[in-house]
Amino acid sequence: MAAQVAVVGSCVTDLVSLTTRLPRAGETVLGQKFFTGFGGKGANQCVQSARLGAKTSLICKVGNDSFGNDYIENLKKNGVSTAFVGQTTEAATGTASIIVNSEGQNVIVIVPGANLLLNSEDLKRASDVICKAKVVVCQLEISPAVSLEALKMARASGVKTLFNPAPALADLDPQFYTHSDVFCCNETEAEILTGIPVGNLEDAGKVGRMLLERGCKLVVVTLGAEGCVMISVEEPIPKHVPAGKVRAVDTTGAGDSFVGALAFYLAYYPKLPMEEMVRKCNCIASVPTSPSWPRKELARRCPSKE
Ligand SMILES: Nc1ncnc2c1ncn2[C@@H]1O[C@H](COP(=O)(O)OP(=O)(O)OP(=O)(O)O)[C@@H](O)[C@H]1O
Repeated sequence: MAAQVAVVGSCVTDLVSLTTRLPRAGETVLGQKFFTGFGGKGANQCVQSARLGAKTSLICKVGNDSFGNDYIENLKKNGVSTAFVGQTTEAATGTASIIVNSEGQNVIVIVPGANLLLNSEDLKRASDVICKAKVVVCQLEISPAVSLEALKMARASGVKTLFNPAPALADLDPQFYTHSDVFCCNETEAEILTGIPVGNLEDAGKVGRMLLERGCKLVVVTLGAEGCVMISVEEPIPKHVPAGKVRAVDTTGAGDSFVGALAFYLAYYPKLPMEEMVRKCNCIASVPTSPSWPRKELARRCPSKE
């Protein structure tokens, strides 16, 4: 059976060191713990969809290196089709080198590497998967032009598009709005895109309306512990869908979890009212999603959002 959810996006290997304090320029400090994790918005969203039971395919590029090989194994273990995971010798697998101190502050260096080499040719090779899926999901951790091309390919075949403008670009190509059936962003992304700081539900409604005016069919603005606000062409009055009360241990990846879950519901339960879908996504996103990260250790270090 063909993939119902096709994700065109990034794979990033997290390299995390836990230290007492962050080193100054030129200084070497001794860390207490090191671990690696599988990250990248594209892969995270795809794996979340697969864990909910979706037949998924990830269209991405990794390096021809040990991180790339491990990443492909990890995707397979999670039931994601890797038929269109390319490996290149021209760049290393994307990495995020992260140092976290005992107060939970961090410094991060991201090197996108192979992610930025995913190109039009790769999309053409995967066109069957993109054009036969029920939903295509894109973000901005690969070249934006490639994301936009994937959205256009999907649209041209009548495939529903779910776009997550992360990390946000202030000068986002306006065609992203007109090619997004569902446009899902968080508060920071919404502010960068519209210039309006999102401090409450009313602001979220305001940015949602603005994004609709730019051509999206449906906008979801996620608001952390507050859940999200949705607004659509059909229902232009902003609707707040609250999240259930949970004790926040670590919200890393909550946004990706939300988008991956939304892709699953859009593909498998298209008749479900949008409000119901989003309520379910709130619930799924409130559960931590990156099992490769030692949560207890991080929870001790990272101040929660609550
Ligand atoms: N503390 C929380 N309690 C309950 N639900 C939460 C909490 N934090 C996040 N969520 C759920 O996750 C969704 C996405 O969270 P958020 O808006 O923080 O995204 P994000 O900033 O992109 O996340 P991150 O960058 O941490 O991955 C929310 O809409 C909500 O459903």
